[in-house]
Amino acid sequence: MTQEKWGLLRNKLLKAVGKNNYTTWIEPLEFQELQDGVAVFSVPTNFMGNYVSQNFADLILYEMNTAGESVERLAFRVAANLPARPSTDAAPEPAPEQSLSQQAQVGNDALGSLQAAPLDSRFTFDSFVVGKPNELAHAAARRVSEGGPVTFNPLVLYGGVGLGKTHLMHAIAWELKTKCPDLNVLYLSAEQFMYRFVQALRERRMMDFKHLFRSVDVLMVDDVQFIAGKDSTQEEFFHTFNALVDQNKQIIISADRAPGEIKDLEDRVKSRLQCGLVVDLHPTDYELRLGILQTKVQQYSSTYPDLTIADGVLEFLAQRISTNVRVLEGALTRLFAFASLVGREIDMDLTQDCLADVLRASERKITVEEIQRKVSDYYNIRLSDIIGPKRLRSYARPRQVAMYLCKQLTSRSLPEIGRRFGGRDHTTVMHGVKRIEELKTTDGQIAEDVEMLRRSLEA
Ligand SMILES: Nc1ncnc2c1ncn2[C@@H]1O[C@H](COP(=O)(O)OP(=O)(O)OP(=O)(O)O)[C@@H](O)[C@H]1O
Repeated sequence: MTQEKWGLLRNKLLKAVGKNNYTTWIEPLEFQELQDGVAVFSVPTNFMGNYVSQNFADLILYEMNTAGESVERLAFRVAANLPARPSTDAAPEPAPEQSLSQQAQVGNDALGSLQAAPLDSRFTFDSFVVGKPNELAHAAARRVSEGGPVTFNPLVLYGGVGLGKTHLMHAIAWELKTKCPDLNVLYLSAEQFMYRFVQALRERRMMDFKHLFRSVDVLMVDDVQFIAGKDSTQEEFFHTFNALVDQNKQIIISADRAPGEIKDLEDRVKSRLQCGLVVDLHPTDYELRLGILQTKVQQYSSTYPDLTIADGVLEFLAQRISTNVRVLEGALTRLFAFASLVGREIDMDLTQDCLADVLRASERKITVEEIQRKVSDYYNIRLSDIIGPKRLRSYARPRQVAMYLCKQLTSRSLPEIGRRFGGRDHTTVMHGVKRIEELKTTDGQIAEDVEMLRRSLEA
């Protein structure tokens, strides 16, 4: 493929993804070569390569193949000399929304490289589908996005992979920008916080760094678990956090688990995070997944106006793909791209053909042995103690948790489960399952243990 052809394709991509996404994600890509079905691009950062790969790869592949190229996959190489942001002399102009990151560079020209991460224009409250599993997180995010007096500080959103934490954080930032354009909102990932801290140390510009982070009105740090175990970064984060809270500035944090559960996160950081409102995004249920699919289909209808989707397909996908929303979205994107390539309606046959690998992966069965192993690791006891005869409470409770999870997550009958727990009777299993069901409503720790284990088994 020639550079010229890539230039033409970029125009198509501009139409498909919109100006903001184009300027932020597509324009900085430099096409290098197409060899053996792999199209190679240079990107300024790994982050950008990963982002494009997760969010736009299907679309780029589709456009390339439609243009007559034979491309199976994309590869991204980091080129050190590329600008992290698109150059200004290439059309189109950055959309005004992108200036949110510039607002974050509060009066510190010398720290031009310390920008906020770009926000995804698709991640708004309008496009966020609310259901039982995420209604509390959504309500809290809405409240913070009103920009009124700070009522809970920090707001911590936590939950498993791909459940919408980043989406909600971006939505808050967009909303604040509209409602309170004078606020300095700084959104970045914990990884970026660390790199900026290291950069400031290296360049002996800690004062600049401190000034930058202490003069924002709203600090949003995504995936805070990343700084766990990184002592100096945690320390700086701790001081930044305190300085902002003292000034009554809003802090919003996301993490992949409850702050108390983040291994190697200092206790003082954990306790600061627990001071505000900590809300959980629960794994999606069928209704929420279906709602998300329906919303996405509506969004796609402008890009693919001629495509139709047969009855039952969305219900089938919502039923079958329960891992995370990112996988669900990816499946739908792929379906649309594929259907448009072959010019067919999206029906069950096409869905099964096109998504065979995703559907196979989602069929992964959780085994009794896997549960026993996870539970023994979690409670730090030996596998043989879970299965064996000892009746000590420190073994009996984890054993009951394991039995409960076997009942919930596998299709094994009670007698079968009993057999795999050292030949116990099915009534023992039934008692264990009932006991955990009761404790889940009265003992917060057990409820959390079960939830954590379930998540890690389903991940
Ligand atoms: N309730 C929802 N409504 C609409 N889209 C959603 C919802 N939840 C998640 N998504 C979509 O799923 C994708 C993954 O969401 P997001 O990146 O926010 O997940 P995350 O929780 O931050 O995951 P990670 O832990 O991997 O960072 C995004 O494209 C997001 O728009």
